[in-house]
Amino acid sequence: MLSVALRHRFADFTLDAAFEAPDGLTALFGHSGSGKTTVVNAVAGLLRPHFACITDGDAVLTDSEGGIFLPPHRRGIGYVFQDARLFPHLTVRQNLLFGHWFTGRGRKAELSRVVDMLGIGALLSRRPAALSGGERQRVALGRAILSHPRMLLMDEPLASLDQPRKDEILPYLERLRDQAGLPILYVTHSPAEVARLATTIVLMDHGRVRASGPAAQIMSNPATAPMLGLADTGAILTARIRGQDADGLTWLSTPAGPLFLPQVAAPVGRSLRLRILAQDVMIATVPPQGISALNVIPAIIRDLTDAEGGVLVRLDAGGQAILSRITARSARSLDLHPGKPVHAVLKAVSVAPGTIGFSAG
Ligand SMILES: Nc1ncnc2c1ncn2[C@@H]1O[C@H](COP(=O)(O)OP(=O)(O)OP(=O)(O)O)[C@@H](O)[C@H]1O
Repeated sequence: MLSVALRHRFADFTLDAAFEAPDGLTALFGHSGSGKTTVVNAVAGLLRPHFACITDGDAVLTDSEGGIFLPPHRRGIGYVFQDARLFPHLTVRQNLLFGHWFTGRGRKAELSRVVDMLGIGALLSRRPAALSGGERQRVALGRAILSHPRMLLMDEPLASLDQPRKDEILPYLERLRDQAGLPILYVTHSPAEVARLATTIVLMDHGRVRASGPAAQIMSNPATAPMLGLADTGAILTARIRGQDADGLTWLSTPAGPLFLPQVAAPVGRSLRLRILAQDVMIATVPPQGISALNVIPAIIRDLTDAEGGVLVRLDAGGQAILSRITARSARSLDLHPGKPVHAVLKAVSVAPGTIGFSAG
């Protein structure tokens, strides 16, 4: 687990941030100028803050009070930047192995494991100029992993790619998150990337951490979720496939109860990450009848929070938080209040595509 506490003053800006990043992907999210890159630079050892205590498990990277400051090259950190920064005169294989002096069968096995994970086997003899932007970023990821880092720092790795290239690389980032078993600190401006990739979220604002914790908690908490943008506010659930019905529906079990989705192409037993956006959840005070929605979940209202002219209603469905975004008028006319039993009508549930076939079962 990466643990970060730091304070630093520039002429016009003060950073005062503390958070923890366990194994998995920790998204560092905030507006431009909120201090994300400064945090990453401090973790990398490119900035020596006025005060800092940065540790990874037992390893102390920076301890300003103890006078410890490991130089960047001794921190065991792999970087992936916005631009891939590959060596143009080397092939993909040479780029992947650059600077690695490990030899023999172990090296071959490891190279082929990483090459398979990133789907870059067909590219090994090409030079970077003959790769697409997405392919270059996959090679940059491979190079970072092969350096045996204790953690990965990614500073907006998708920012320079168009949407199709982003879609191409997202499943590999998910695989890395689930298989690499190390902390990934991932800087982004994109709520969609946070929602899809993050297992932990750190929300930054004006040099401070406004909230941090497990992604599912931050995204379904009405006090913190709107910082990511109301359109992306909603619950994240872990579900497991229980059956594939003959009429083309997939039956999933979730902490909130069973859900039915149009066919999910994955085997029974597979676990998946689901998103239920607050704007896709309606509330009924009596069990609805004669409606086409397949998924209606009994729940209890926990609280109501005003949000940009509407209301975010937090529901408790079997211990799982679900958010619903409705108008203030609906909240009044339905007499919604904490403790009231209701039914959540789910208009849409989405499955993170990368979890199909990849996520641990
Ligand atoms: N070396 C420096 N000297 C003075 N001020 C700096 C320095 N580096 C960063 N800053 C200031 O610190 C603040 C935070 O910058 P930082 O780059 O960490 O933000 P960010 O959240 O990463 O922004 P962006 O998303 O635009 O990259 C900004 O106001 C910036 O101008």
